[in-house]
Amino acid sequence: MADEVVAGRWGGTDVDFGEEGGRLTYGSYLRLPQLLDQQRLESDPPAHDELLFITIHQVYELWFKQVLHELTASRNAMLNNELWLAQHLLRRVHTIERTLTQQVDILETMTPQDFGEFRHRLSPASGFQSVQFREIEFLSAAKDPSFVRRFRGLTDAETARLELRLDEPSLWDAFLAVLGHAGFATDTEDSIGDALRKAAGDRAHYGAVWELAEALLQHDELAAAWRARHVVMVERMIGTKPGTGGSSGATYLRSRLDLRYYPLLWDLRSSL
Ligand code: HEM
Ligand SMILES: N[C@@H](CC(=O)c1ccccc1NC=O)C(=O)O
Repeated sequence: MADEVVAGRWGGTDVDFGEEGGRLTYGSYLRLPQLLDQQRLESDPPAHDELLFITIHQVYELWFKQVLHELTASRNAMLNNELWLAQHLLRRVHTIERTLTQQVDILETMTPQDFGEFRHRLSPASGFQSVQFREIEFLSAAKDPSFVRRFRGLTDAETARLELRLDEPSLWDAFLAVLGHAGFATDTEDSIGDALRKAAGDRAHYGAVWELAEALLQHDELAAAWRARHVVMVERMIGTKPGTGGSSGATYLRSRLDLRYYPLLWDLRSSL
């Protein structure tokens, strides 16, 4: 009898499973009517590739939201000295970050000529105005308040989000708390350097601290890889033209390639 019920519910081809009670559905749970109604082209007549351009950016912003969710939780885990959880969440972020860099491949199937069909409609908008991108930088440790001032067209809620990210502890602040908890002094750059060398040199003792430092460095390296990939894509698409956001374009983006979230973790390499 039980077998018949199972066969009837899942085995047949004409069953209406998934519709019991007509409450939650795939589309209503994921809010697909709303989500799939958010791709509005600026070009008129519609440029074929603009849908791809919008889709890519929307997907980026969804992943940025997830990255912020994970980085915030990882930071909090470090503040609670939960080292396993902190590195576990950072590893998820790494996987997302690799995906974000790979996505450039999809956008590069667009030719500069086809981008040119709608690019002039985008000005003065640009990725420079991505609030979540800047939140990720601030939370990671690269806090630069001048970006908040240079943003044009921020809503009050967006300004408040950025101010909060500037005020709250970064991942680096939280990592220093972990070092402090492990018994190290962290009041000067020299003492932090000593702590890192000690942890690196005694992994039997400080394995969890070392793993966490490596996970932070990986996050830093993957962010740098995205910046490098983005600027080469930009050179392929627009050469040396200025950006729609009003910057010098690739020259500005190249000036950001040396940014590192955790310079002391990179300095450490020279003394290992
Ligand atoms: C055709 C593809 C793209 C081109 C030609 C392009 C071009 C540019 C340029 C020229 C800038 C400098 C700001 C300006 O003056 O406009 C910039 C900044 C930026 N773009 Fe893109 N971009 C492209 C795709 C993307 C994608 C897919 C993302 C993903 C979200 C993105 C995110 C950003 C971010 C976050 C910045 C600010 C970087 C910083 O300040 O360090 N861009 N982009
Ligand atoms: N800044 C780009 C245009 C661009 O890519 C863009 C335009 C509006 C919203 C997001 C964008 N993506 C990255 O900058 C350009 O100068 O061609």
